[in-house]
Amino acid sequence: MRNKKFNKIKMKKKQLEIKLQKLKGYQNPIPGLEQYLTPAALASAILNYINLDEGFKGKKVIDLGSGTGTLAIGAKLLGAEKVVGVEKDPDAIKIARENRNRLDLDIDYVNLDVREFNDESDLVIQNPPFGSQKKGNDRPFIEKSLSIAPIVYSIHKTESRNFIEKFITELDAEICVRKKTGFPIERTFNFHEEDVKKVNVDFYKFIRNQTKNRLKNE
Ligand SMILES: C[S@@+](CC[C@H](N)C(=O)[O-])C[C@H]1O[C@@H](n2cnc3c(N)ncnc32)[C@H](O)[C@@H]1O
Repeated sequence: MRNKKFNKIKMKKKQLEIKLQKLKGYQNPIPGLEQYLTPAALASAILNYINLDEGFKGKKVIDLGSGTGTLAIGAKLLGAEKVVGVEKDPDAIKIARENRNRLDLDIDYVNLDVREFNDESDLVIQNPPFGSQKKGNDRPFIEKSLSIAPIVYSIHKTESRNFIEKFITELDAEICVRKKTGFPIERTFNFHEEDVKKVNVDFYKFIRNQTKNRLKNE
């Protein structure tokens, strides 16, 4: 029985990965915005984790820094009720909308800096810039996500751990899940020296302290 359930989850994960793999990526990625795709296998693993954890069904989900749309599309395919992607680069927005239209999904992609976006949601999912090009590029994402949602799933470079721990405490939130994983970055920019470089990253679940206390008292 347990094996059957496990095989079903594995199959769903693989099917999602195949769909995400077919999406169109950046045409002219901008180094300053750290435009690299979340690889389909990793995106599918993360999205399936979230689906088994908080679940997407009936939720309003925001993808901050949605790029060409991968995480937002995955959330919608897994049953989120409303999905909004927020992205600063108009070219990436155009590709995300093409990807969405090809799959006939109802997702809003809005062309804004995350700092200017203010809609509340149930969940934020994000793969923000790691701050490799400009230190602190990930800060507005963390700040914004926790101001618009009680629960945030986010990916950050493992070497930023100290900063993340300190910053999350300052924002009156808590890290309730941290999983170390590898993030394969394909050669995207001319300063990349390898075809694929594996970067150590942490996948996090952040929760606002107010939310945690409310859940405790329920
Ligand atoms: C690492 S990529 C991730 C893209 C996509 N979410 C994915 O998982 O494939 C980060 C994205 O954030 C966008 N971005 C960077 N800074 C931003 C900002 N201040 N406001 C909105 N989008 C931003 C970049 O243009 C890029 O598309």
